[in-house]
Amino acid sequence: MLININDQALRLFNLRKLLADAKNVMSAIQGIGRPRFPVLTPNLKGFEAAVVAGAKEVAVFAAASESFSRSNINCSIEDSLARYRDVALAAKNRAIPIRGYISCVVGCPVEGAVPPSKVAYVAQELLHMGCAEISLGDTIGVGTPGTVIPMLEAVLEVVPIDKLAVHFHDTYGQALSNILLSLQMGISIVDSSISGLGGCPYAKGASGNVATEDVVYMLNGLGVKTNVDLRKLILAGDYICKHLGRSSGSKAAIALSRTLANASKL
Ligand SMILES: CC(C)(COP(=O)([O-])OP(=O)([O-])OC[C@H]1O[C@@H](n2cnc3c(N)ncnc32)[C@H](O)[C@@H]1OP(=O)([O-])[O-])[C@@H](O)C(=O)NCCC(=O)NCCSC(=O)C[C@@](C)(O)CC(=O)[O-]
Repeated sequence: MLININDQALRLFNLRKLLADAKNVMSAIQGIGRPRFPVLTPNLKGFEAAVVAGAKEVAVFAAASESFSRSNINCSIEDSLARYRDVALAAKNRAIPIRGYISCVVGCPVEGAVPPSKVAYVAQELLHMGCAEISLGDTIGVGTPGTVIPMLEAVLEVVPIDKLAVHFHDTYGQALSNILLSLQMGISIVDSSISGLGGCPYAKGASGNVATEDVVYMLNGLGVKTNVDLRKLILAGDYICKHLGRSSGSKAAIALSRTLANASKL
């Protein structure tokens, strides 16, 4: 029997299901010292709920493509920016830091290539409304150095480099190259996810973010001080992958775990 669930109902179902355990997550992380936990809030309602749940930092998420904006947050880019100005004002009034994400900064699953000028426009609007940091998301991971460089050059015209983060998904295996060139261009904030978990439900087929273990392994090789203990990171990745019943998306974690396992047999 086919049940015709329209997109709106599905979105609402996901939202309510998601929110049901969002509160549990927030209570579980209260009191964990240093890490920042910016909470995604798609509008004022979400912002108020996040504050009630104990959020100390929030994040808004716009897109550089109209199609993705409509599928992800059910509104145009302009309407999302208007919504987020309200969130930014409410956050400012409560002295809560706000991060801004931009999805589809290189390619859109519907529209294809996204003009760097569009990314720069959205980034400038997020900066002007008060975002302390702007994360540039290659949501479907299609970016290569050839397309990421012009996008970053356009954004760097309007946003100070110390406020920029890069957020690469690794669907086409390009994330580490794109991170390396971002670092070479002077960007020093890199988003990643343990074992490459994640991925946006509205970007069909897109894999998770680049694996934190792979990023740290590359940075260690470059002699960059990350103060991240790679061995403990791999253990954390193993734990969450076992808990989720899925294999790790980190090549470095898989290779190093195999090496450690072989060494223990010698
Ligand atoms: C933004 C909406 C809510 C608009 O969804 P909508 O259906 O347009 O919202 P609405 O204003 O029409 O309201 C519909 C119902 O939802 C309720 N509602 C409305 N807002 C909220 C809220 N905040 N919390 C709880 N309930 C809410 C609202 O109260 C109403 O309930 P009803 O009156 O019918 O009972 C929806 O489109 C949505 O939740 N979208 C987010 C989907 C999502 O989580 N996407 C993944 C985020 S990660 C990402 O985007 C990628 C990123 C950031 O990681 C970077 C990258 O690109 O890689």
